[in-house]
Order: sequence, then structure tokens, then C-alpha cells
Amino acid sequence: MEEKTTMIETWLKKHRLVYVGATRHPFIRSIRDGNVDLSFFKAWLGQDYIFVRAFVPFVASVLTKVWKGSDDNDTEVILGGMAALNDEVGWFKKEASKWGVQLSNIVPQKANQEYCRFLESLMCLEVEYAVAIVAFWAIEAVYQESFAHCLEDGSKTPPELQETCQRWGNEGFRQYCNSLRKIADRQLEKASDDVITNAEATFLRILEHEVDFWNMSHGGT
Ligand SMILES: Cc1ncc(CNC=O)c(N)n1
Repeated sequence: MEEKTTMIETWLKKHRLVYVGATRHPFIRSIRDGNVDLSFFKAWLGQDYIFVRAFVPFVASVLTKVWKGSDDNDTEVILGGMAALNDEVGWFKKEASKWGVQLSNIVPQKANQEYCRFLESLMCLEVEYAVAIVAFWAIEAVYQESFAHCLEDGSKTPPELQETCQRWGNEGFRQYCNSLRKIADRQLEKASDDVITNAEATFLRILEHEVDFWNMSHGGT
């Protein structure tokens, strides 16, 4: 059977370097190599908690958009993502107390604020479902690929960080990302050229924001 090349496959090839920049960032490499600066890890933990709080209403907005197109499968996949986020918020609180990170005192850094503001712009009703679902997939896929890399054979991830890597690097999360990717590709198949152009630009913006987010935790600004 002949498999046709999907839009996302095409983009991943075209933007390989940017994608690798987001999924093989020095911060992730330092976790994998076992020489991560734990103060960077704690900084990431606090900032990511703030990001995830903003990510929840974004996912809710995607859910609203799919509901209008009333696709039951899509709704269930996204709702599953929402449920996982509920669990994740609880995990962040537990993990923060384990590391002595005070979540109530975290000040969002500039890169985080800008990323959250970008998410907010994607919540508008005028943003098409195809664009929003591409963004959703890309956000999840970067974490999946990054943390799965820290669990591959030969990695020296410190034992106390393995649970964190498992959170996004596990097999279930990989399959969930694949489901999101299929949903996104299916939307792109029927999208207009305008929407496709928009979705590709959004994909790139997400990758840039993810790199800036890692940079921030890695001692950048
Ligand atoms: C900055 C960033 N990007 C992606 C994710 C993964 N999605 C939900 O947890 C995340 N937690 N943080």
C-alpha cells in the first residue's frame, strides 16, 4: 500500500533544524548526560507550572472548536489530554514540594509570559480549528520527544529526574501525541491554502517559543 506524505511530515523535514533545536536543547541534553544543574531544573519546574496553568484554558478552547465541528473521536482525544493535565497540575504541586520550590512565589519570566500570551492569541474564536490543533500537537510533541530522549538506552538521567522524564516520555504519551498528529493532518488535508500557511507559521512560532522556554530554564533570560 502506498502511503502519501502528510503535511506534518513535510514540515518536519523542511524545518528539521528548528525542530531538533527544540527537542534536543542543551537543557535536555544535560538531563540525559546526567550533568544537569539542579537549580536550572527547579527553575524549569516553577516556570512550567505557570505555563501549564495557562495551557489548560488553551486546551479548553481547542475543545470548543472541535465541538463545533462535532467530531466524537477528536473530542475524546482532546478531553483525554485535558484529564491528563488535571493529573499533571497535581504532580507539579507534589514535585515542587519535593524540591522545595514554592509555587505561589514564582514570577513568570519574560519568555514564559510571551509564550502564554501567544497561547492566549490562539484561543480567539477566529483562529481556525486546524491552526489550533497543529499548535496543540506541536506543544505536546516537543515535550514528548525531548523527555523520551532522556530515557533512551545509554542515557545517564539522574534517578531523581526519571519520574519527570516518564511523565512526557512514556509510551502512552507518545501514542496520545500520535493521535493529535493524525487529527491535525486530517484537518490540514481539507484546509485552504491560507489556513495551511497560517498553521505552518504557528508550528514554527511554537518551536521558537519552546526553545526560548528551555533557554530561560537553562540560565538564559
Ligand atoms: C513549555 C511547555 N511545553 C509543553 C508542555 C507539555 N504539555 C503539557 O504539559 C509543557 N508542560 N510545557
